[in-house]
Amino acid sequence: MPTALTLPIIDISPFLGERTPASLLARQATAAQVHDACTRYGFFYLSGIESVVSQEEMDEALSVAREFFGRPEEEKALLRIKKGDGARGWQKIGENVTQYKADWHEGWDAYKPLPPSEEDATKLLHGPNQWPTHPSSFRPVLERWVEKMHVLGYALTEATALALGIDVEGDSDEWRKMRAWVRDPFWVLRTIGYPPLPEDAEGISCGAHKDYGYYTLLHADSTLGALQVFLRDSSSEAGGTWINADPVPGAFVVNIGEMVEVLSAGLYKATLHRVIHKAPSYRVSIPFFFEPSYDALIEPLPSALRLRSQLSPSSSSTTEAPIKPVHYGTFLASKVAGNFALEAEG
Ligand SMILES: O=C(O)CCC(=O)C(=O)O
Ligand SMILES: [Fe+2]
Repeated sequence: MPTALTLPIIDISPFLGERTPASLLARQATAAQVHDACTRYGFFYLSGIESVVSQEEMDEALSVAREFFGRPEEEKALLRIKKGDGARGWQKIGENVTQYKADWHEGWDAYKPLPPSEEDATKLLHGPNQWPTHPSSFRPVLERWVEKMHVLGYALTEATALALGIDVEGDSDEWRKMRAWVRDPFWVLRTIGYPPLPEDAEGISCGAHKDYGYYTLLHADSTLGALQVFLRDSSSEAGGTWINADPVPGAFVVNIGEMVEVLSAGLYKATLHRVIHKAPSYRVSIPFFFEPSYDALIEPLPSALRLRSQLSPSSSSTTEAPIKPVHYGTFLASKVAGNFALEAEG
């Protein structure tokens, strides 16, 4: 089947409402779409979310983030990540790096609180978040956002299980295992501010990368032509092509991270994406990363291995290296450690 040049839109509402026999059919239909989108693109638009997050709340989240980025540099600098655990807080333009090149954006990041480390007070990812006090609504609005994104994260976890053919209605071992992996889900909330990319910038607005965990739920302003997704196509010389993932009103852009790739035995692909924002506006986006529990040991699920061998018998041949279990927290810390260049002045 030819691959379309826009991402599919998937209505998640059957996983958010009442459980009836009719809604089971609807959930199965949604799960089939999730399977298709994750196999082909690793990306889709998530619609049917208005029972969880209203348009007003979406606007408000972008507006507090935009207001924060408009605050004086000295004020934002009080929250710099090097004053904390090296990851939580504000990063000025150029402090985020992707493949050794500075990204042209500023950001403010929060992570699920982890207890401070007893051996190392500055241990990466351990310690408190550095919340801005201006605007005063920043913290309550985004804390509420974090709660709401969890509801969608759990719904996506169930949809993924069903997509893999796992029995989520009964009490199957695999569904129990998947639930255990998100018993205490880790999360990352980013707010990102993108000024227009200068012609002579060395890097781009956000360099090409894959996300690390389960699902990224991206809410961005209405800027067009900024976020791009790499569509794999083995018949093309470049291995694929970049397409725009422009915002769709009332929907999020969702992509899967590397832990879903692992649990799905590589059937579902974490996909490269990047941001090139050249328009004259100041773009704001809020990606929320719904992740497995910090200590989860993620491994390919038997249903996924079975499905993979049914779909492409050659990939289960003995020549392909098996996917090893991954300790999510260790994997995350190694990735985050390479994300920042803190030598920058200021
Ligand atoms: O700002 C965006 O549209 C995407 C940002 C992103 O990919 C990320 O923070 O991982
Ligand atoms: Fe990303």
